[in-house]
Amino acid sequence: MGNLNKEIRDGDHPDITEERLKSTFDTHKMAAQIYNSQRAADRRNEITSAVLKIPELQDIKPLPFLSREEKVEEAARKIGILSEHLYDLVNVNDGAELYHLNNVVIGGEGNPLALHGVMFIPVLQAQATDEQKKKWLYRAMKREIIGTYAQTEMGHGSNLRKLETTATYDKATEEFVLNSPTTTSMKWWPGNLGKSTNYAVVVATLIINEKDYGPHSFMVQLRDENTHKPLPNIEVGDIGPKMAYNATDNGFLKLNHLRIPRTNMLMKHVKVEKDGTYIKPPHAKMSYSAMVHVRAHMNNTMAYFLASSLTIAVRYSSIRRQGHINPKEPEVKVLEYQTQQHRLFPHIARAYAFSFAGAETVRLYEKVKKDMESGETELMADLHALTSGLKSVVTYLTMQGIEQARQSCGGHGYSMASYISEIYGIAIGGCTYEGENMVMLLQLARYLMKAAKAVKEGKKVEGLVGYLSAPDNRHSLIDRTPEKSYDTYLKTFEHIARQQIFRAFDKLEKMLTSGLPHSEAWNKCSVELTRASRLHTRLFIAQAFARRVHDVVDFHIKEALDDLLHLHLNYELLDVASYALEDGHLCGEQMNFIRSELYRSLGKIRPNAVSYVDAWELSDMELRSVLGRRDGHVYENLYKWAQNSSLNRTDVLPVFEKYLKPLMMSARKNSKL
Ligand SMILES: CC/C=C\C/C=C\C/C=C\C/C=C\CCC(=O)SCCNC(=O)CCNC(=O)[C@H](O)C(C)(C)COP(=O)(O)OP(=O)(O)OC[C@H]1O[C@@H](n2cnc3c(N)ncnc32)[C@H](O)[C@@H]1OP(=O)(O)O
Ligand SMILES: Cc1cc2nc3c(=O)[nH]c(=O)nc-3n(C[C@H](O)[C@H](O)[C@H](O)COP(=O)(O)OP(=O)(O)OC[C@H]3O[C@@H](n4cnc5c(N)ncnc54)[C@H](O)[C@@H]3O)c2cc1C
Repeated sequence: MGNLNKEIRDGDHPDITEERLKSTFDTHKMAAQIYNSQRAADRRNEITSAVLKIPELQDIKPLPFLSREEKVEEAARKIGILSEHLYDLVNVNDGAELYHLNNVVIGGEGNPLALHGVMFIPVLQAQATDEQKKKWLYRAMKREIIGTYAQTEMGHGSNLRKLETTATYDKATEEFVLNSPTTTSMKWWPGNLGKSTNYAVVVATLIINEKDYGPHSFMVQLRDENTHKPLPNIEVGDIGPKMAYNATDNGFLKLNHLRIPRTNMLMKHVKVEKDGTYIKPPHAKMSYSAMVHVRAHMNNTMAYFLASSLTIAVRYSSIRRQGHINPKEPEVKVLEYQTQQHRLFPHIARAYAFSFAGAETVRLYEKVKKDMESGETELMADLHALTSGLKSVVTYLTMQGIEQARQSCGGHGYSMASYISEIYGIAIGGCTYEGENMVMLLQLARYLMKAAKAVKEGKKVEGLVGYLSAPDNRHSLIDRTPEKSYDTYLKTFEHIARQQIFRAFDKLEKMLTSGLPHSEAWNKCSVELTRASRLHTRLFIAQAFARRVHDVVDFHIKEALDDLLHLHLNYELLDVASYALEDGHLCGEQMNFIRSELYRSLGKIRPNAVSYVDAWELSDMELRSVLGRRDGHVYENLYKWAQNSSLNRTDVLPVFEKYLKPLMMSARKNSKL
């Protein structure tokens, strides 16, 4: 049967092997839960093993030692080699396999095809007519052309209806004239726009006969397909270095009265006829589909980033010994400290929770995508609400978790050798891209306020907001019933979300009744509204976690997930408990119970801590972290890693002769005077 933890190897650091031997569950079976099937988990490992056999796909040196230009070049080099091996390595129609291949070979800092796969192809799939697909999509899939999604401008990202780039229809020539009239109208941010792509789907405000029809999508060729030089009337370039994600050339684009054929507007759902007649889409927001696509997948990306940093931190905490719990005994692994466990374990639970919530979201997304093909749009609002809330909450909590992972590694966490700071920099971009978090929480709030209104009017609401119509207990039953089901916790989360939703609703109604215009009242209630959105979303995450645990059949996996869920529910509830204390739903005694359950949970998780992170099956190649090495041999490798520093190429740097020597000489001379 072998070891339950599949990462055990001879020669590993004994402290980490000791942890793995304690595992109560099979880590590869757990991987099947995380990646949604045993087959998917197997395929990840097969892909990793195959990649390890191709020497040209290995990093030329640790990425933190590369300059920005070298990072861009290295990612492009690997993309080139990957395309030779692609069909042998993965099923190219499987997004999860492609994503994994990218993470192993290239990592999270980006590559020339990042936006091509994440948005350019999806937008063509969803919004191009069959004829347009023949012209661009199939070429894009074969990588004959490389594209991006150019929507955000220097002056506007959140408020799409105020994009300044115009696409004015010229009936006489049957062309659109694309123009960036001001500096602020320049496209600014699109990934890979700077240097890599030769096509873009440009989102511009459609104008026909001087009437503004709002944002629409247009295919624009940016560069010559052979020379890669920008085409006439196009100015394009890189926007410069960012906090992280620097292998990607996020770019700017200025269009100077560029003419494109009428048929370059993506017209699957919406049309502009030759004579300028506008035919509206079945749903006004169908053109936002590429954004919804990314938002729907972001939970899993964030879960991955969070799990990566926790794998690093937990493994390191199992070999790092410092201080004593019992002064008579040797120094302990820092993982023994309750503070360290409290700092890390709840985030492990969140990574699992985000992955499970992510799987449910992707399922809904796939359904809505299929519906949209046939013009069916009923579930679009539900999906928009769900993805808006999740995108905001999950990215924010991921940011918190990664930072805790970094701090938990002490000084070495701050070194790029941990790689956590790079993961952090990449992940927090998610708080901003694909809809700034506050803006998206307010989108969900619109949906919640509609539901609250319906309930107040005596109507029954269902689905994601069904709990607003369900009976509520005045007092939480946590610690009040002999039965120890998670239902009592979930009901308490429901109560908290419901109370806050109605609190925000009542406040808004009061202001509206007092005569305040809707937009002003909305702004004055917006902090309360975002709170309602967060609580609703955190309820969904907890429910998704509980649903998954409920469905698991394998006894040991179920038990291990059950422990994580128990930790999650107690930790999350403590985090939002003030809402339930305010109206007496929870009392002080119950708070003590929840706290003691949390501490008990930490102890229960402790023996499996390394196995919970190992179950993500993140190879050394993809983690790129000295602290997170699978074998636990951190210290000797930290020293080796530092040898890569270009500052170590010579014992004496030229700056010594140039600046430091004169400085010291002059100081010595002065002290002799
Ligand atoms: C797959 C891999 C995943 C991750 C990859 C990992 C790493 C990637 C690294 C890099 C980044 C990758 C991608 C980033 C790319 C980008 O950032 S692209 C740019 C993204 N930009 C935005 O997200 C802009 C945010 N703004 C908006 O989306 C809109 O402006 C808005 C929704 C905030 C508002 O739109 P409006 O048209 O003004 O609408 P409104 O008046 O506010 O609302 C009117 C009604 O419409 C409903 N609605 C809005 N959007 C949708 C939608 N998508 N679907 C359904 N319904 C929608 C809204 O709810 C309103 O309904 P009411 O009933 O309340 O009236
Ligand atoms: C790494 C990265 C990659 C990106 N990739 C792409 C890409 O490929 N293609 C692309 O088109 N774009 C891309 N973007 C741009 C990104 O989508 C936008 O930056 C994002 O949507 C936020 O818009 P903004 O910059 O206009 O923020 P702003 O709206 O200016 O936000 C500034 C502040 O104003 C607040 N605010 C704004 N509006 C409201 C409101 N209505 N109510 C309350 N508060 C509000 C926000 O909450 C925030 O605090 C990328 C950005 C990043 C960081």
